[in-house]
Parts: sequence; C-alpha cells; structure tokens
Amino acid sequence: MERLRRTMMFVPASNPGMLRDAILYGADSIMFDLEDSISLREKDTSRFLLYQALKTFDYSSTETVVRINSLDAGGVEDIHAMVRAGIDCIRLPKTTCAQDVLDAESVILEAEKKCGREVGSTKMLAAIEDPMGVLNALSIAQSSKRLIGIALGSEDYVTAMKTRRYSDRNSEEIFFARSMIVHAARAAGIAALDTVFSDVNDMETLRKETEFIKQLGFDGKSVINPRQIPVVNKVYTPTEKEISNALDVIHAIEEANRRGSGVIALNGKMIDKPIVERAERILALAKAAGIKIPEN
Ligand SMILES: CC(=O)SCCNC(=O)CCNC(=O)[C@H](O)C(C)(C)COP(=O)(O)OP(=O)(O)OC[C@H]1O[C@@H](n2cnc3c(N)ncnc32)[C@H](O)[C@@H]1OP(=O)(O)O
Ligand SMILES: O=C([O-])CC(=O)C(=O)O
Ligand SMILES: [Mg+2]
Repeated sequence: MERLRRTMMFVPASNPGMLRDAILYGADSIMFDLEDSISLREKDTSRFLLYQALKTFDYSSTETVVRINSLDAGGVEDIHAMVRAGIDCIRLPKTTCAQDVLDAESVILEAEKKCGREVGSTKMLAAIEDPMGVLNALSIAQSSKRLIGIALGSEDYVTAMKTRRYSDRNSEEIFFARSMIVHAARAAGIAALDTVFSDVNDMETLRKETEFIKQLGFDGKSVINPRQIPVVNKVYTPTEKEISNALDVIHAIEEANRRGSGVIALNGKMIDKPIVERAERILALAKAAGIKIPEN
C-alpha cells in the first residue's frame, strides 16, 4: 500500500515531553530534529535523549525520520547513533549536490555494518535549502536508491537568496525552488515534500498554502506544530466527492473496455488513460488514509 507523507512533524530532540507525545497527534511521519532547533550546547544531550526515546517509546507504524547535523558538525555521530537506534529515515539538511548524499550514504553504510543492521534498510531524505541545491535538484534526487524524497527548506533558502518568506502574498520568492524540486522528484520517481509554514496560529494561510503545493504536485509538507497536522492532512485526503468521481471514471473506462475502446465520455468530459491513472491514485490515497471504498 502507498505510504502517506502528507505531514512530517518536526520535533526538537531536546524536549522529552515532545518526544514522548509526538505519536499522539496523527502526523504521517515524525521528524526528530538534531539540527537548527537545537542549541550548540544541547547537541550531545539531545542526541542521547533521542537515542533513548527511540529505544523506549513505541512509535508504532508511524515513520520515524531524524534531521541530522551536517557531517562536519556532528552529523557522523548523529548517523551512528540513529542507525543503531533503528530510525527509519535520515534527513540531510542543506544538501547542495549529489556528493553530499553519497558522503552521508557511506557513513550510513558503515553504521549499518557496525551495528548489524540490514544494509540498505536506512532510508534517506535530502533537504534542499540554498540556490546551489535548487539548481542541482535533479542530480541530488537521482543520487541514491535510499532516497525516499527531496524536500524544500525555505527559511534557509530565502535567507541565502537575500529575501524573506511572503506567505501573506503568493510566495513567489520560492516558486522557482518549489517547481525545481517537484520536477526533480517526479523525474526521479521519489516524493516531493514542501517546507514548513512558521505561523502556528494562522491556519487559513496554511490551508491556502497547502492547497497550492498540492496543485503543484507535492506529496505533503513539513509541519512544526500539532495544530497544523489536521489542516494539512485534510487538504491531502480525498473527499467523498473526489472518491465518487474517481469510481465513476473507473466504471466508465471498464464499460469502454468492454466495448473495445480506450476512450469514453463521462458527463461530457473525455476519459482516457491519464484520467484513469489519476482516478486510481485518488482511490489509492483514500485507501492509505483508511477510507473504505465502496465495492460498486
Ligand atoms: C526553519 C526550521 O528549521 S523549522 C524546524 C525546526 N523547528 C522546530 O522543530 C520547531 C518545532 N515546534 C515548536 O517547537 C513549537 O511548536 C513552537 C515553538 C513553534 C510553538 O510553541 P508553542 O506556542 O509553545 O506551542 P503550542 O502552545 O501550540 O503547543 C501545544 C502543545 O503541543 C506540543 N507541541 C508543540 N509543538 C510540538 C512539536 N513540534 N512536536 C511535538 N509536540 C509539540 C507542546 O509541547 C504542547 O504540549 P502540551 O499541551 O502537552 O504542553
Ligand atoms: O525544511 C524546512 O522546511 C525547515 C528548514 O530547515 C528551513 O526552512 O530552512
Ligand atoms: Mg533549514
């Protein structure tokens, strides 16, 4: 079954209460942070705390991701501890080129061998957070079989671009980066994940932004607060109407096929292969979200 990645919630690894309760809020993935939400003084204790949390708490079938530090700033130690603790996926911050992924991958391989974990079982996610990374998005996305996706980190990106986020307008300042990332991910056959929205009280703008990134083709979005999860999940979960339209499309094409044709009209609109593929995807997403699809 398709794995949903509508929401990946950042959880600072320095906060024991958040580590304990992170599972309660319904995020598709929990993304523990060892990087920018952790002060330099707390890096080692946070890594230790997170290691203990992963060994102690039951995160059930929720995907666990950790954002590590760059390899020259504690990332090597982060990888060894997290691979040993059984993390599902390692998110590299500030990926600028394919070599960054390969360098991290060789540390992951070493860590897997050292602790006896199955080689290749640790997945990777590359965050792209500067103009060089954006321009190299395709080679980054194609660099490793371990990559489940690439993600935009817009706060660092707009800083590098000498601008800021304009979420109250249409976020044109990150439109090029979003387009590059979603194209690169789709060309490489992996997930495209959008950046955080930092105002944890403005649900209306978050909803509009999520509608927009869904329109562009992203699979989901990083979130920073439990209250953001239902807003993003709702946008990404097929509605009853979408499901019933998708079923109509499938039934119409089955009827066409019985008549020996690959095309048919439904309520005046042409139905053929790509439209059927979209309908099948809606049904797959609905099933993955636990929605029961009527048989007929
Ligand atoms: C640019 C970047 O790098 S973004 C990625 C790094 N940043 C982060 O990881 C930040 C994560 N988010 C947070 O730390 C917080 O949500 C903040 C600072 C943004 C807002 O904090 P607050 O205003 O205190 O949050 P709020 O009042 O909504 O918290 C409500 C509850 O949710 C919990 N909560 C809030 N955010 C999170 C989170 N990310 N993960 C788990 N639990 C959380 C709080 O602990 C609190 O729990 P409680 O009611 O049991 O005490
Ligand atoms: O990846 C994210 O969305 C958060 C982040 O680090 C950034 O925006 O710089
Ligand atoms: Mg960042």
